[in-house]
Amino acid sequence: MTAHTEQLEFQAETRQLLDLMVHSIYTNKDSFLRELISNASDALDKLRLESYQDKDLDVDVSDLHIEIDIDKAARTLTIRDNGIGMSRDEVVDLIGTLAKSGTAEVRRKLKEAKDAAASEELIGQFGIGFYSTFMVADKVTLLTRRAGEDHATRWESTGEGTYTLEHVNEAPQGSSVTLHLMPEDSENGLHDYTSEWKIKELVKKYSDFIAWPIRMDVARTSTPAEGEEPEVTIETETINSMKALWTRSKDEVSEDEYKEFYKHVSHAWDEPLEVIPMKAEGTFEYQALLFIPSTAPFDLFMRERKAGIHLYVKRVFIMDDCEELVPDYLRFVKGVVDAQDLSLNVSREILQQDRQIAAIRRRLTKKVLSTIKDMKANEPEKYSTFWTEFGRALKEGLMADADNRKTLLDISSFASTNSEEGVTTLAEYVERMKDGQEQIYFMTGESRHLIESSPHMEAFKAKGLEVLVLTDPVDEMWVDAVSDFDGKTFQSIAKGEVDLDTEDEKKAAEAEREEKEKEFGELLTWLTETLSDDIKETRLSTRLTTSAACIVGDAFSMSPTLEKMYKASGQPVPHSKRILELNPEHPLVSGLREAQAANDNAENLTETAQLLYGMALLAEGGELSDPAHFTRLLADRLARTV
Ligand SMILES: Nc1ncnc2c1ncn2[C@@H]1O[C@H](COP(=O)(O)OP(=O)(O)OP(=O)(O)O)[C@@H](O)[C@H]1O
Repeated sequence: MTAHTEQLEFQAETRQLLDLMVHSIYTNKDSFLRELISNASDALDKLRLESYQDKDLDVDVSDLHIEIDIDKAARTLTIRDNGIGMSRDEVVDLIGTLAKSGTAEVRRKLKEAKDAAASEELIGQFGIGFYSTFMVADKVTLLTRRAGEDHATRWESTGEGTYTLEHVNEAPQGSSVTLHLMPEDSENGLHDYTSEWKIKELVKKYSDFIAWPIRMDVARTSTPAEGEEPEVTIETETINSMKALWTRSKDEVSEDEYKEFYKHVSHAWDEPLEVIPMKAEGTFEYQALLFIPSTAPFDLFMRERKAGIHLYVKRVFIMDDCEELVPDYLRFVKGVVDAQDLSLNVSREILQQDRQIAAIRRRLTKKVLSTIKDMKANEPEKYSTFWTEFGRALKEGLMADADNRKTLLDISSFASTNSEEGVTTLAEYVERMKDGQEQIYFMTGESRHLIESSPHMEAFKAKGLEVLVLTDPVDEMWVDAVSDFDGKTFQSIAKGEVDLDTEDEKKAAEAEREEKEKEFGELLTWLTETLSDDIKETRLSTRLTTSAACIVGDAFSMSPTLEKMYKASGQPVPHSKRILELNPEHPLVSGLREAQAANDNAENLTETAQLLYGMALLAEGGELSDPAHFTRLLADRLARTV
């Protein structure tokens, strides 16, 4: 029968992962069964869907099911499905290489995962699907035939460096995975998986909700009549209840059932932070069961990451990763939506324009946001976990979802100068605002340290005014899109003129200021001319107390971080000229004024101007356009002082 066998090598990272798996002390070795049943269930879903969509596909879908076979003598366990199956190429792509192993994050973790604890974390964080079989088996055989194809493929591996592929002429359609079990070792969580009782227990625990029958032959012993031997008969039993969890009300479902279902739909190994069951009746009838995970997936901010909601129509699986059901900024939400009135043939194109889908999306969005709001009010610690994991994604909604902006602002938190650690809500910020303060002050930048030590902060510190410290890339964007919170506008402390004085202070300072402006007028004009390539204006500052100078933008100019982000993404950035502000009390500034008035050494003066500008740029975390030139000027000066 066998045409030919070939041996292939696992890719390097996969090999490393397998090695970890084989030697893993991962305590929950039982989870291999959940993974295999989950894969089988997905394969059955896919076959049913494909048979709807492709009428030419000649397959029997009348008895789709999963079978578990135990062979005690051979110590093997087989999980079989008559689902979609895999072609030879699919086996190589899907089983021979582990998709996630190619990502930088996994590579980094693998490098660090020297010890057992680290491998445990890796498994828990990324999940390892099919490969989890190597925690309990020293050899795994997969025999699979794709629906519509004649030939089958046998894949086999001991989890070391290589695997074999064999072309097989005849095999039932679908997949069967046979595990050659390691010896039992209960102390290390390796149970006897040839025990019917154990398998039944695990299926109940992990996979009860699977919508397809999971069948197993079980031995039944009759109670013997007087003087007779008990009779053992074998019966095929369906060992799961097949109840779709989302059709049941919350009080009928245990927390553990929700947890296991979450792991099934999300393909994740963490626990859900929040479970959100929903039911809508009326014009558009649907049920939904959504989950907020407790840890962010490694690809949350990668372009190719997937949405997390599966769409069902009348309990029939239609598609996974249905992007139309929640806005992009809620892409971390996992779960299922089961709509009653859609066609089973619905395509992605139709979904995009469907009124019903749009209505469901609005409702789901509101429900998720209100759940977060309740979490914030009633379970602060849980909210804090949520915010740490998903806050960055949620803030994208501040730009993208104007309808829910108010709620999003309410449930967002920000770092602020009010405290070194911890975060503040906007409501708390407003509560603490000083008398006469009308705006919410913020500064964006790459790190807390850079922001706090930037010259722009000086006057705010001196006056004890609280400033939001915004360091996420997304902060650069939403601050331009959102005008106010509760009527208080957002004001960047690095943009525009700051006016922190009270009316009385202003009056008192006005005369002095006028005089200063007269005194420094000539210097300001000269600096604007000298530095005209980089700045559009020079003025005296009201925000500096210790630094000599700083650079500020006008209301519409880009912050230095945003400029860097654009540059990094390869986009052309228009060079926007900003304003140089001087601190008239600083000896460097007053000295420069005198020297400029005397005009004794023109070249020297120009260099000082350039140094002053460069220093202001560095202090705010900006980048010098010509660092070598700056360093040469500085070295020159220093040489004269040593
Ligand atoms: N029984 C099966 N029938 C058909 N295809 C399967 C079967 N088992 C696995 N596959 C294919 O192999 C792929 C890889 O499976 P694997 O369990 O390693 O990862 P996964 O389920 O995609 O993701 P995760 O690692 O998050 O569980 C699946 O996505 C599926 O396409």
